[in-house]
Amino acid sequence: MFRQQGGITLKAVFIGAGSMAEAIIAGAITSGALQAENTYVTNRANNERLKELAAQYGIQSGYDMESALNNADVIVLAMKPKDAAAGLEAIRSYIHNGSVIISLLAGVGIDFMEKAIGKPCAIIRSMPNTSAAVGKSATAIALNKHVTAGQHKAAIDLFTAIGLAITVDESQMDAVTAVSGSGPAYIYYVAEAMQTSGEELGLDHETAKALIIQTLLGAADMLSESNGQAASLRKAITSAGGTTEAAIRTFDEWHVKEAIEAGVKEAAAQSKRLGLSYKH
Ligand SMILES: NC(=O)C1=CN([C@@H]2O[C@H](COP(=O)(O)OP(=O)(O)OC[C@H]3O[C@@H](n4cnc5c(N)ncnc54)[C@H](OP(=O)(O)O)[C@@H]3O)[C@@H](O)[C@H]2O)C=CC1
Ligand SMILES: O=C(O)[C@@H]1CCC=N1
Repeated sequence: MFRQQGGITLKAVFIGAGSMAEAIIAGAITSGALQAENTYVTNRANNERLKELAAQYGIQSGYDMESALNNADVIVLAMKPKDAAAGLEAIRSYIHNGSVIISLLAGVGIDFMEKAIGKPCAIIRSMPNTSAAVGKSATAIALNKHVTAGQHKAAIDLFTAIGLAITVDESQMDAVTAVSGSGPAYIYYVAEAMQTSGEELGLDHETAKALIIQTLLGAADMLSESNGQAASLRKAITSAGGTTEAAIRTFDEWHVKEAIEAGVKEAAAQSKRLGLSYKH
């Protein structure tokens, strides 16, 4: 029986103790989505890392899979996709009627996981991003048909603890991976180019960096407050005959917008190709 929140505690086990697992553990313990005494973490061999997480968050850690996984409500797969088969094999005998697997594995389809478990089982596939480390992930989740309303809510609570959580159909996961999974890297790419040009124009490194960080933060807040009106926000900065117009005209001459659109679509195509390697 799946134990709901509201005074009753979920037992959650993280299989994998890397940066993504830590971001979710940190957010979920702080928000109360998970309780430290009922949260377990394990990994393949790095016991020092487990001790570090146990000390930092007050959670349970170790290699006794029996006591960790027995009666677990939520099992989070947080290893790299190449280790998916080993991770699924390690948990399969502990899956019971009330448990839900929440996978963070990029590109690993629900179908692959269902076949590896080999019996009806609730599975939620997610795509968070690295901004989870600062509580600002944009996460999409997709559910299989066995996920109950309570398990769906528990997953939304878990991912809301590290940012925004949206439910999509699994067929949209390649698009999500291309837009928000890889998305932070696109913004860093723009930041790198602004940093280089700022320095070439004579700003010192620290001054350029501080101005760029604040510019990105401010633009993100403006976008959020205007409900995503990027085009009109841009128009409001672009005076006729002014500096922004000169920059945008140059970007257009270099087909920057088309290049970004092509890059995002290629990321989705690569996500699809990678997913094919996780077919049974
Ligand atoms: N980084 C990103 O932008 C995003 C990442 N993700 C996904 O998040 C997942 C985790 O990524 P990340 O935190 O960066 O990974 P890390 O490489 O930092 O951590 C992987 C962890 O998995 C453990 N592990 C490997 N195999 C097993 C196993 N068979 N049983 C138990 N534990 C195992 C490793 O243990 P040990 O150290 O002992 O080997 C390690 O603790 C990945 O699947 C990735 O696709 C999703 C969205 C975005
Ligand atoms: O680059 C990648 O393949 C992964 C998926 C999303 C972010 N990083």
